[in-house]
This record gives sequence, structure tokens and C-alpha cells, in this order.
Amino acid sequence: MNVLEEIIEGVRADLAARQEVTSLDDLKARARTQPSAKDGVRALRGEGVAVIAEVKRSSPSKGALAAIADPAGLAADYELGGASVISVLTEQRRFGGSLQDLKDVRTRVDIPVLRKDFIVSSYQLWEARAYGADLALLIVAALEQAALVSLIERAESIGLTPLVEVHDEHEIDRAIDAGAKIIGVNARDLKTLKVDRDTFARLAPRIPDSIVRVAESGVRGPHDLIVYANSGADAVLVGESLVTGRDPRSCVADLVAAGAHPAMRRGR
Ligand SMILES: O=C(O)c1ccccc1NCC(=O)[C@H](O)[C@H](O)COP(=O)(O)O
Repeated sequence: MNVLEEIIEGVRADLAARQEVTSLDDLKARARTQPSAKDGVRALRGEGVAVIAEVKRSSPSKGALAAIADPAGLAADYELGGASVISVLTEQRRFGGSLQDLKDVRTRVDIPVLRKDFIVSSYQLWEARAYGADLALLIVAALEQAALVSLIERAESIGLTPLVEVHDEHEIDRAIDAGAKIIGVNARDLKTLKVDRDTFARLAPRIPDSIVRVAESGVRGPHDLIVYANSGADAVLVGESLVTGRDPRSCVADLVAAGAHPAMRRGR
């Protein structure tokens, strides 16, 4: 079993336990009490390069990164630094996240919030909405094509914007065929966990201009953002360097400033 398969095995077990406690009808009722979801595409299509700042306590590749006792406070700092979207890892076993983190972050920030998890069921989309997410990650490598199509449709029908994650050309074609409006190219191979920052430059030209292009993983600072932007990134998704940096707000502000430079404007 590779790392992705191991993670998903745990995700399915935790999902089954939650489904024992909360019925789908209860989740739907809770989701319907939420304010309308914010527009994820609009948030990532502004001037300059948008920053998606991640609340990430630990990871399979690096182990413990940061304790993050106050995820909402961290998210508020990210927002003050100029982030366009907050990503909240809700997977518990390997990333130390939770739906409570998502709820806490949602109540503190005004910008859109992404549920970053390993989504294999529409139940998790309803959870995302019920706990206040505006966007939800869908990983092509984790889903058969019929499931991908159906989860994108379900996400959109309940107001969520799907961020569809890919790792190679074939997955890009699958994401486009499935109707993705935002595609994230993850530089981290989810089977080997190796980060290859050249992946984005290689794959981005295959993604049409009509689709928002997000470069995920491996951003250590403004230089990496600029390299991704020069290869066509509309947005970058950043976790580790923000949670391990000394001042998350200024780390985000430095990225936003680099992405707002006139040389980064590409008439989007
Ligand atoms: O981060 C990991 O080790 C990891 C392993 C297996 C599946 C997913 C993983 N990370 C999720 C992400 O995609 C990143 O958290 C995100 O792109 C931010 O990356 P980074 O800035 O490099 O922390």
C-alpha cells in the first residue's frame, strides 16, 4: 500500500465512525443553516498571485510541524497578511486536523475557507459545508472518474467550489473532463512524498486559461512564488513554511507583495 492509500484507509475508518454518530440528514440540516458559501474562483482570480495559506500541524513527510493551539488566531494572522483563502487540513491521523479547526477558522475570518482532506464521499462535502467551508479539495489520484465527476457536481450543487488536485498529465485531462474550474498541481508526489518544484512548469501549459491554476506545495518564500507565477500560477498553496516561520502574518505579507508586483500581472 502506498502513502495515499494508507491515508485513505484511515480516512474511511474515521468517516464510518462519524457516520454512526451523525446522520446525513442532520448534516444537511446543519449545512442549510450556514450563510451562503463565498465564491472560491473569484477569490483566486484577483490582480497578482493569490495566496492560499494553510493551517497544518503535521504531515506524513515531515512529522510534527507546529502545535497550533489556536488555529483561528493563526488564520486571522494569515488574513491580516493578505491571504485570499485559508486552507484547513481536517484529516486527523496524519495531519492532526479536525472539523472543529474548520469551524473555529470559519468563525474568525471573512475570506473563503478550504476544507483540505481526502474526500471520497459526498458525506464529507456536506460536512465541509456544515462546518463552514467554501471550497473543498478533491484529489484525482484518490478517485475513480465517475466518483470525481459526481463529487464535483455534488460540491457545486451545495455551493462548494472544488479545488481539483492533480499530479500528472493524465490527471489534468481527467480534471478538465470532469468540469474542474480550479486545478491545483501538487508538486508533492503523494505516493513517494517527494517535492519536485518543476512539476508545475511542466504541467501548467496543459491547463486552459479559463481554469484557475494553483501551484501546491514546496513554497519556501517569495522566490518560489515568483518561479511558480512565471510558469502561469494564479495562486499558490503554502503550508509548512508559514507554520514553521517566526511570523506567519509577515510571511504571508511577503508572499502577497511578491505576487502583487507589476511583473506578475498577466491580464487575468
Ligand atoms: O504534506 C505532506 O506530507 C502530504 C503527504 C501526503 C499527502 C498530502 C500531503 N500534504 C498536503 C499538501 O498538499 C500540502 O499540505 C500543501 O500543498 C502545502 O504544502 P507545503 O507548503 O509544502 O507544506
